[in-house]
Amino acid sequence: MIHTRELGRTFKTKTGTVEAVRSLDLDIGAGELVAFLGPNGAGKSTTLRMLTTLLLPTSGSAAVAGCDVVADPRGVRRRIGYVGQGHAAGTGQYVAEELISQGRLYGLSKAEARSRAAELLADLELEGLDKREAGHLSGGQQRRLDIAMGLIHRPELLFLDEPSTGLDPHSRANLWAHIARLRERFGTTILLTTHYLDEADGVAERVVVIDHGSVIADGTPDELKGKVSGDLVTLETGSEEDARAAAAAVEAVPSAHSVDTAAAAVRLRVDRGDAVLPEILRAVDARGLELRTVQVHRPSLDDVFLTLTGRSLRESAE
Ligand SMILES: Nc1ncnc2c1ncn2[C@@H]1O[C@H](COP(=O)(O)OP(=O)(O)OP(=O)(O)O)[C@@H](O)[C@H]1O
Repeated sequence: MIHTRELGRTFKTKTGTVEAVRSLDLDIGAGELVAFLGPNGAGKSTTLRMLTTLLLPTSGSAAVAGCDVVADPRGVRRRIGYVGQGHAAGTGQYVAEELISQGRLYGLSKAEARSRAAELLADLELEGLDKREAGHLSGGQQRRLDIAMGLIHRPELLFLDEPSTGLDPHSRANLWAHIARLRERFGTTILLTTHYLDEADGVAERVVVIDHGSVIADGTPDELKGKVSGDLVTLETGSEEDARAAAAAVEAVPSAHSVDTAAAAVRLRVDRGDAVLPEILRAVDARGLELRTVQVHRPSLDDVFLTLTGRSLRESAE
């Protein structure tokens, strides 16, 4: 659905040339839901703008929904939906009218636009609001209307740029539930950007991390987390002496590494905490030691970013 080869974009500025996107190779198949992550200035928006034909590449090539972005931008536009960071809707029209006009703009007949608008209003739980002015909706409702606008012409591929920014946690969760449901119903391929790592982790099957204009990691959230030096296991014993004895017992478990103690606790890393935990507990138990608590901390996507770049995505994001 998306294939880029050595895609690049430079900008000439007064102080020199900025390489916003460099040699980007990206392949996204039909039906995938991919989160595009990276700190400010990483090149996410520039990539999205090239893929949606809003900006011409300065090098390389990109095919989107089977059409070349340079040779056939109209073909690309007909097949994609794009929901940008600003509100697409809100020109003083009623919600339903706004959707119908958008459908007409994409060449749907009046009847088609009406029935598609009704379908989307129901899908996005906006049906009671069809006679409300689009500008008078709440932030979450407005965002759902933006998404409906992006889907009016049944695109095969939907681009969502920071869809949940500015929404409260409840509206964010609600929006993601809607996106997931739409995708299930229509099989739409979705490429989204977000600053919220926990959301990318929960929603996307695949995460592409970009930094300085290039892809630095690509995989399922679990695969990416597997690149970090493993899960952190913390065992709390009753005393410092017990902690030292437990640490000695744990050292003997082949897959445990980076074992150390802090007061009455033992900390260690293992590749798969859930799989190795029984063995660790047996080793401690064999020494007659009692544990008060056991915790397994799976690395977060932010730990992945920190490991890959030495910077926290969370810190550089806002
Ligand atoms: N029109 C432009 N002129 C000059 N430089 C630009 C222009 N657009 C983007 N850039 C630069 O290109 C780089 C990539 O910007 P881009 O907006 O793609 O990043 P981003 O990952 O989307 O960031 P954000 O998370 O802040 O939206 C940045 O260094 C930015 O300053």
